[in-house]
Amino acid sequence: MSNLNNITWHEPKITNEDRRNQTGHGSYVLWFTGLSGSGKSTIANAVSNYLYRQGINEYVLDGDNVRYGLNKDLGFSDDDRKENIRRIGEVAKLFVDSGKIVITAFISPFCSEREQVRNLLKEGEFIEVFVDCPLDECERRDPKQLYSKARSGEIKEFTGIDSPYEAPENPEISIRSDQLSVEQSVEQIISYLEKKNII
Ligand SMILES: Nc1ncnc2c1ncn2[C@@H]1O[C@H](COP(=O)(O)OS(=O)(=O)O)[C@@H](OP(=O)(O)O)[C@H]1O
Ligand SMILES: Nc1ncnc2c1ncn2[C@@H]1O[C@H](COP(=O)(O)OP(=O)(O)O)[C@@H](O)[C@H]1O
Repeated sequence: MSNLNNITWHEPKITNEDRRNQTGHGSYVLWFTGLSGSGKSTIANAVSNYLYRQGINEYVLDGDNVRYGLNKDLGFSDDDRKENIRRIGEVAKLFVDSGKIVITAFISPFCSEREQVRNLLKEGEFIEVFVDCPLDECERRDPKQLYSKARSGEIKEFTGIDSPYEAPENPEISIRSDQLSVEQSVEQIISYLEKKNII
């Protein structure tokens, strides 16, 4: 139960503008969403590499990794996934306040929770990247052998099999990862960021 009665918000002395002057770039969230196996982690890490080599202050928050620590108390029910995304949204906001470009790679299956994160941030700070890959291709890739476990019933509530995925209706960037190479996907994202003067 939240109780904000005795909590005081401290306005930081160092502003976003100060941080922008120091790093030479603004801070944003590149929010990847898509089915398991669609390529979120692969493309997010390739974008991270590219930005890092350009001297940009970036950091990747990845689904599996965050579930090892911060969110290890959460499973894959709808409610747990919603709480997962709520916490990650708050963490992403802290990273944005710290001046970074934060790249997140979570299935984030529900439109409402992704919109909630968008609304936590200032206009333009949330860049939704839909890694659009048909289920049968994700299942063919099956990099962690999770689809085969889901089909055999060993894993329950698996996204795309017996748990829903709501595709974004209006993402800033949409990547057909079954049609583009990883390099082409990175190019598409970087050219968006350049066009918007983000980098
Ligand atoms: N039931 C079920 N459904 C979906 N995914 C599962 C499940 N069980 C384990 N995994 C593994 O957990 C990764 C997804 O975690 P996320 O935090 O991104 O999921 S969510 O946003 O809360 O829906 C996901 O990682 P990615 O494959 O990288 O998407 C899986 O490796
Ligand atoms: N064009 C592509 N873009 C991204 N991943 C691809 C592509 N073609 C094949 N793959 C493979 O698909 C798998 C995607 O896995 P991963 O990046 O972990 O996806 P997710 O994080 O969405 O679960 C990797 O094994 C990757 O090498």
